[in-house]
Amino acid sequence: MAKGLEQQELEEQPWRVLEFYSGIGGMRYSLMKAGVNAEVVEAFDINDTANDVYEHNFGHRPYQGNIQSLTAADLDRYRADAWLLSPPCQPYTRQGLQKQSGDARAFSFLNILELIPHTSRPPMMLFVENVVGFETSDTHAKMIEILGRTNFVTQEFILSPLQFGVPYSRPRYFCLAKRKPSTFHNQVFDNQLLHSPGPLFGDTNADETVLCELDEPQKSQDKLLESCEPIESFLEFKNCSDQLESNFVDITTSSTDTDGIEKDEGNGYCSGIVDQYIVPLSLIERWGSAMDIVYPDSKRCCCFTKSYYRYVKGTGSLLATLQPKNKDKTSSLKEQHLRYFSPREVANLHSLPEDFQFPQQISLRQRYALLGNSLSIAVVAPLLKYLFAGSS
Ligand SMILES: C[S@@+](CC[C@H](N)C(=O)[O-])C[C@H]1O[C@@H](n2cnc3c(N)ncnc32)[C@H](O)[C@@H]1O
Repeated sequence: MAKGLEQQELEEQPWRVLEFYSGIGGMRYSLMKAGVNAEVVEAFDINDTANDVYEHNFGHRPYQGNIQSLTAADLDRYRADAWLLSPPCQPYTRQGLQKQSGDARAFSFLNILELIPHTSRPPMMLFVENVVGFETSDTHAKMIEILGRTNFVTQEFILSPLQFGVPYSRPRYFCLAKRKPSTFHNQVFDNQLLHSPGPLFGDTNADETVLCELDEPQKSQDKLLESCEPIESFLEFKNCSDQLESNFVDITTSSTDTDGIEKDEGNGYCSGIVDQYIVPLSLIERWGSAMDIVYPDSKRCCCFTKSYYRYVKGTGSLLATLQPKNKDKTSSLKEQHLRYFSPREVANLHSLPEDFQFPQQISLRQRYALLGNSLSIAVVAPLLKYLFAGSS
C-alpha cells in the first residue's frame, strides 16, 4: 500500500526538462500547449536579446553562455528527464554554406550529444528540431550514431503547420528519441522518417503514413490547403484596406537606410501604426516579380525567416491589403497596397499564445529575427505530447 502511494507520488512529479537553444521559448510554449506535466528546470541561450524576451514572458532568465562549454557534471546536476534542442540551422540551410558538422555552429550540438554517455543520469527523452536538409547531413548521421550507441530508439518526422490547419508553410525536421526500455506508443514507426502527423493521433498504418506525401503530392497538397483557416484569421490589422483606399498617395521619394535597404519616406498610404509595415514602392518596382504575395483569403503563406523585413526575396510572404479581381496580374502590384506581416501576425502564424509579448526595447528588426528563428507551436506541441505519452 505504502509502495503504491509512493509510486503514485512519483508519477505526479513533473518531468524535469532542459531547453537548449531556448530563443524566445518556442519549446516551452509547446510543452505548455501539449499539456505535458513538465517543469523547465533550465533554459540555455547565448543571445542577450532572446533571453530578454524569454525572461519577460516566463520570469526566468536562461543560462546565458555557450552550450559548448557545458560538462557532463553540469548536466547531471539538473537531474533532467528530457532534453529539448533546437540548434542553429545555418549549417544545413541552402542560404548557408552547408558546411554541416564542419561549421562551428554545429559544434555545440554534437558536443552536447557526445556528453550523454558521460552523464551518470542520461535523459530518458530527447527532442531535436531543425531545417529540412538536416536529415541528410553528416551531423544527422553522427546524431543517429550517438543515439544508437546510448540506447535510444528514434522516430523522425518532417512536418509543416499546413498539416495542422495553419495556413503557413514551414516544413521542419524533428527527431524524437526515447531511451530503452522506454518505448513509443506506435513502435511500428521506430527508426523511420515520417511525413504525416497520423502516428501522433494513433494512426498505425505504416505504408500510408510514410508514403502519403509522395503519393499524388498535388492532390494531397490541395486537400491540406482546403482544411486550413484563411490568413485573415491571423491578422491584427484587418481593416487597413479601407483606410488605405482613402489615404493612398503615390509619393515615391526614397532613401537608403543604414542596412542598405531602400525605404520610401512617408508614402502616406495608411497613417498610424501600420505605416511601418507598408512595402515601399521602390522595393515593389525592383523586386515585385520575386515577391510571394498572399491575400486575406489565402490558405497558405511562406516561411518567415530571421531576415524578414530586412530583405524581401525569399524571407516570407507579403500581404496584399487591396484584393484585385485578377490576382495574377503583376502590373497591379502597386495598387494592391502590399504590407509586411506585423510581428504579432508572424507570432500568430507560429501559434504563439496571445499573452506572448516582446519587451518594449526590442526593435522591429530584432522581433522579426527572433520570430524567424523560432518554431511552430501547432506542430511541436503534438510531437511533444506523443513523445512524453506513456513514458514512465
Ligand atoms: C534556431 S534558434 C532556436 C530558437 C528557439 N527554439 C525559439 O523558439 O525561439 C537557435 C538559438 O540558439 C542560440 N545558440 C546558437 N548557438 C549557441 C551556443 N553555442 N550556445 C548557446 N546558445 C546558442 C541562438 O542564440 C538562438 O537563439
